[in-house]
Amino acid sequence: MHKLTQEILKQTITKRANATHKGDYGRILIIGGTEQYGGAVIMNALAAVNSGAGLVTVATHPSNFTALHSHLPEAMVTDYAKDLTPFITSADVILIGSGLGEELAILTATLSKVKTEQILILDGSALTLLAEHQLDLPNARIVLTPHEMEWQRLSQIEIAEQTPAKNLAALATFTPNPILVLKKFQTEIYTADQIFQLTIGGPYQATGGMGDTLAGMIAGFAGQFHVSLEQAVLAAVYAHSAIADDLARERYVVVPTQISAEIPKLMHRYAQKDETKTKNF
Ligand SMILES: NC(=O)C1=CN([C@@H]2O[C@H](COP(=O)(O)OP(=O)(O)OC[C@H]3O[C@@H](n4cnc5c(N)ncnc54)[C@H](OP(=O)(O)O)[C@@H]3O)[C@@H](O)[C@H]2O)[C@@H](O)CC1
Ligand SMILES: Nc1ncnc2c1ncn2[C@@H]1O[C@H](COP(=O)(O)OP(=O)(O)O)[C@@H](O)[C@H]1O
Ligand SMILES: [Mg+2]
Repeated sequence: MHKLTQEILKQTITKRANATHKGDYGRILIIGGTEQYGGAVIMNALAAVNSGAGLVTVATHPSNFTALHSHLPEAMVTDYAKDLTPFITSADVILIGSGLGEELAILTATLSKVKTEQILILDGSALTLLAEHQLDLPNARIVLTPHEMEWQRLSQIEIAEQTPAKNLAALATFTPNPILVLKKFQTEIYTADQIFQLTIGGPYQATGGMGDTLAGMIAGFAGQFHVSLEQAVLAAVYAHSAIADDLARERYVVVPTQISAEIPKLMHRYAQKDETKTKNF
């Protein structure tokens, strides 16, 4: 098991080239947020935009539009009950499931339209629906972000039995082979043949919306950095908890929206390393 260090941030977060525009930093489509769970997509979108995503569209229940826009006018919105084909077609990264509740038809319609080269992140209720209805994964570049109970539902491995060997074996039964982010204290990230472990982060992160924020960060990093999907995922997972640890030095709890507010500062710090190599400060 490889332990993640801040090296992953140094390798991944680079200074932006001047002659670039929003289209170069990822078109992200976020699908989720029932009337009850609108906060989940607001937190997805806050994290994606603050991670540097170029364009973010949120497909959600219309009752969430005003709240979303009051937090984040940068995001575009559409009704998730309408035909999402044009939005799906133009997205680089699709994040579906945070606060999606029981909206099975929206999930199956999305799964049927995703293309091979697209990145598909499945979170929250999408994972529970996948397990309940034994849905097949589409041919795409897939990231699964379950907490331990969501992984139990998907893998049928009881939480107490979720050992690295069993998790890897269960992951091998999925086609195409996804990246698994198994969220818990010391989150583990599984690729087809390697396991990475987060050794930072802590219980000050145990607040609803913390995973929704992570999913938005993964979307933002994956849509923007020209590195492997695996590297982008590892960097987002590390950055999420690095910010939490930093904030926790002065806080009992770290709430998800505070993490999003700090993402640009952390990324700035790591991007500066490129400058210091060439300048004599
Ligand atoms: N503001 C919003 O809109 C928010 C919306 N949200 C959205 O709500 C939807 C439902 O998601 P969910 O995670 O809340 O519920 P569910 O999938 O039933 O899992 C809970 C069950 O699993 C168990 N459990 C065991 N281990 C665990 C672990 N390590 N981490 C967590 N749970 C663990 C746990 O055990 P217990 O707490 O009973 O001990 C309980 O029995 C989903 O779409 C999500 O995106 C949330 O993001 C919150 C903010
Ligand atoms: N005790 C803990 N130590 C470290 N990280 C934690 C702890 N509790 C929760 N987290 C982190 O918080 C997030 C919780 O994800 P999730 O349960 O999906 O939240 P939500 O669905 O409410 O947004 C994960 O990234 C998890 O690793
Ligand atoms: Mg969650």
